[in-house]
Amino acid sequence: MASRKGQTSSPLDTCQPYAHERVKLAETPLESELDHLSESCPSEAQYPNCEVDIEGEWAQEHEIKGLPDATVFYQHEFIDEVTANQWYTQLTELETWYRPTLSMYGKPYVQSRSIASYVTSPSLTARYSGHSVKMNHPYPPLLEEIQRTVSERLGVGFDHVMLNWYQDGSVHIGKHRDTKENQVIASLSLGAKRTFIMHPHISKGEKKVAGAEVKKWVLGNGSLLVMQGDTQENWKHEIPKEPKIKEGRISLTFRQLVHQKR
Ligand SMILES: O=C(O)CCC(=O)C(=O)O
Ligand SMILES: [Fe+2]
Repeated sequence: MASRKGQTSSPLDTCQPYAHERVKLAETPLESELDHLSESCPSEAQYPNCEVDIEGEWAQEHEIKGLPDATVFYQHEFIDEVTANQWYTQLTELETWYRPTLSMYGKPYVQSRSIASYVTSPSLTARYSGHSVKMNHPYPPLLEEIQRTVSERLGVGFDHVMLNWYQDGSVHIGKHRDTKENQVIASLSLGAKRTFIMHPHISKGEKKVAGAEVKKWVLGNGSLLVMQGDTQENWKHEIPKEPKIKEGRISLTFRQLVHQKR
């Protein structure tokens, strides 16, 4: 493996699909998210920098403290507000936005969030909540530029970007974990400020990790959030409803589908 610095091996390191976890219906009715699934082991030689953890100056400066067994970074002003607003407007014009029909306890329902998804190689796929994500290839020039900007600053590569469009504060994403195969998930926020909440994830039969408390903060316009390492194993995250917010927000979640056959 290219790099899993300082981490001990866990069953998840064997490239098996991540445990498919259903969020209790009572927690987040209807809009609960299931984990994304990826399918098999990586061809690392082809995308060597996909599995490199973020470290170095940027990481040291922006690490969020107080999240035991997680590695999370946040920069409030990753890009300036003028650029963020321009990118927001341009991205709303993509023709690839759609609202997936998911399957929740065997029943179809239409997700409130629109998404658009791009991959660097046409063979890459992703699924969540019983839905095969519509992948687009190649990236349009603006997305290529944004991904390059994020990659260069962090020093890691990405092969997939999933965009989420929250048209207003009624649109949200329920408590969920993403697959650990996404070694690094970098999420750029454009538009309205929204609250981000992290919740300790306690597996059946396990005790709460000492010091692991719910943590929330506001994701600014032009901010970058990065989750890596064991974060997905030990924490859930959500963007709750905030009905007073009338403006839209787009998040670009840069990901690594490295555990797929190519
Ligand atoms: O919009 C965000 O910042 C979070 C999105 C998210 O958690 C996801 O796409 O898995
Ligand atoms: Fe997520």
